[in-house]
Amino acid sequence: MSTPRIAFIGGGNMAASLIGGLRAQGVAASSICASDPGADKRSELEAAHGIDAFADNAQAIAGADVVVLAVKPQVMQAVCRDLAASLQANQLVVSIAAGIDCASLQAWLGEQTPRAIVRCMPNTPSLLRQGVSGLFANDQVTDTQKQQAEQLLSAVGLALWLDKESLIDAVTAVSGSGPAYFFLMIEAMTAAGERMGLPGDTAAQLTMHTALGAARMACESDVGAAELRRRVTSPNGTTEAAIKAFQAGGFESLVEQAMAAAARRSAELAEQLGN
Ligand SMILES: NC(=O)C1=CN([C@@H]2O[C@H](COP(=O)(O)OP(=O)(O)OC[C@H]3O[C@@H](n4cnc5c(N)ncnc54)[C@H](O)[C@@H]3O)[C@@H](O)[C@H]2O)C=CC1
Ligand SMILES: O=C(O)[C@@H]1CCC=N1
Repeated sequence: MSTPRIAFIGGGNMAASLIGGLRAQGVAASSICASDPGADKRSELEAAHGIDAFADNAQAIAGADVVVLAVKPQVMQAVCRDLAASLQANQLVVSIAAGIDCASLQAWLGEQTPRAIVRCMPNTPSLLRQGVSGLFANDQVTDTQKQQAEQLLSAVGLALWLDKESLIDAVTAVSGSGPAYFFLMIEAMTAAGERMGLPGDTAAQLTMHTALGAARMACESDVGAAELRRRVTSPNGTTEAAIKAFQAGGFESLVEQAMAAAARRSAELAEQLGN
């Protein structure tokens, strides 16, 4: 498949992560462009990735095969209504916005033209090509366009198709917001290590490399995380003491509550901001 031309509407954190991943993968700068109202954002994108960045969204999408909507959910309606007149029927729309469903995007992009829409939820480790995304395609998306969307997201990590759009809320709770949960854990473990007398930098390195090593073991091992944990946990040893303290504090139920709050917020955004 030839490289599609990709236009990003909104050149913030997520767009920069995706663009960085695509460029690192060898996608030519000439196949990518972006638009953003911020002059600083445009200069950063041009300097970091060598792509053209426009102030005008309609200018960015001219000639694109794939239009990636990478603005905040709160401005999505206005952005789509502005784009509707210039968007061509054969252009694939890929939205990465949390909590905006395909039906709303379709309505805002003009009910008279059925739009091929892929809704997806990536995450920020895309910057390092270590991202993971859940993708849902509406029934207008062709097989070629599905491949284009998968190519876009798999340039920055793992891309997993979902067969129901409603599952995007769960993906948002697990992997979209998920990096922040692990960063919070890194912050807390580093601070606790420091309070135990370790130099800050040492505590941070020990924590981060432990997180990295544990994640790689979990990804690469053919036994599950529970068994890997069991293997670290000597009877009556130090790990058991720590795990007991986590569980006494309601760790599992806290994680479940936090993720339910994220999924609820994703669904709420769809209700508040949707069509
Ligand atoms: N940050 C994250 O971890 C993730 C974010 N998302 C979704 O990605 C989307 C973008 O999020 P971020 O990149 O974090 O936000 P951001 O605020 O960094 O980027 C949004 C960009 O859109 C630009 N913008 C505002 N109005 C515009 C307009 N009318 N036309 C074109 N550009 C406009 C802003 O100047 C800004 O640069 C959101 O919808 C969010 O829900 C999805 C997955 C993960
Ligand atoms: O916090 C948010 O709303 C976005 C969506 C997933 C990660 N960041």
